Amino acid sequence: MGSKKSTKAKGSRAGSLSAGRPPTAAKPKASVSAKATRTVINKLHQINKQLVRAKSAGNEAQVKDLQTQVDALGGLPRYQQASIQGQSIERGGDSSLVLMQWLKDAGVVGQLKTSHARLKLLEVGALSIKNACATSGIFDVQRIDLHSQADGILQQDFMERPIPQTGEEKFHIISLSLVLNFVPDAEGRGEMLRRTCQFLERNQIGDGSSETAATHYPSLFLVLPAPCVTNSRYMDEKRLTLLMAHLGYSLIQRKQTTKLVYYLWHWKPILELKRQGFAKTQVNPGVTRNNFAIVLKRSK
Ligand SMILES: C[S@@+](CC[C@H](N)C(=O)[O-])C[C@H]1O[C@@H](n2cnc3c(N)ncnc32)[C@H](O)[C@@H]1O
Repeated sequence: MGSKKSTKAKGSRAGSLSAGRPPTAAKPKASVSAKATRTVINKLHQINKQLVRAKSAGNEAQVKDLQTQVDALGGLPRYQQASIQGQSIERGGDSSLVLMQWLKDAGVVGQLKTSHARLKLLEVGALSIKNACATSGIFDVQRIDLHSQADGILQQDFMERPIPQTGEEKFHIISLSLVLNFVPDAEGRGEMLRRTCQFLERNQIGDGSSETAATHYPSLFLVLPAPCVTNSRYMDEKRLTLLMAHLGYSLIQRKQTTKLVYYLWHWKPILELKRQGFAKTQVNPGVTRNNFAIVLKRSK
């Protein structure tokens, strides 16, 4: 893997998918544990991708070997610990603060507080029950994760979660914060995005008369490492916006920091939702770029 101490390496890290949380205003030096955290996250991401390839090639010996490497690094629990550290204030904090700020600025928080109404929020990939959304008082939150770290987080794979049959079981906002990039393959990411649409509640709450509310939900709060859209061979923001439009999503809020990019996508049901395909196409050639991609499989 080689040393990454030179200034050059520093620059390339900013464009790598291992880049984690945004810096604080004061830009403190990254602590040793911050570096260790990045290393673990990066390694587990790499091994996970190799695992997907080995599994689809049916290479059982390699799968076993890679699984041993994952276990040696502490597996998913270690990854989650690293991610929790990544949420510490020194490292830029809780991403749901950004969502809360957008909802406040748009007047949604004020409206909800006045009407004593609550939005239903599904937080996929929840590591904590105490983030800004949880303490805001405007949400009924359901939290799920592949490996629950706390009471109040249901251990569940979003891809296996039963599709809601009634509006009651749906959500006004779904949060996928640093989850999509965790999915190791491009088709799996596409499936995850497509699946979110089946969980969104189309009906407004309260009297439904608010214009602001109508544009801010149902929606998807998506957070990605910035290099997924700034330095990928297969994905840039234009392409992501096009892909999201295939699913009925339009961009209403966006924020980028050195390391992360935050989006709020408003959803409207569209026809042919299931039939649209979206291929992996090179948009940004270059040897220093990463391979982050999202593919929508054409389905029957
Ligand atoms: C990097 S952590 C992000 C945690 C937190 N949302 C944040 O913004 O810091 C990614 C989490 O997503 C979870 N995750 C990934 N795929 C998932 C799935 N299909 N269903 C539920 N959780 C998933 C992982 O278990 C992991 O805890």
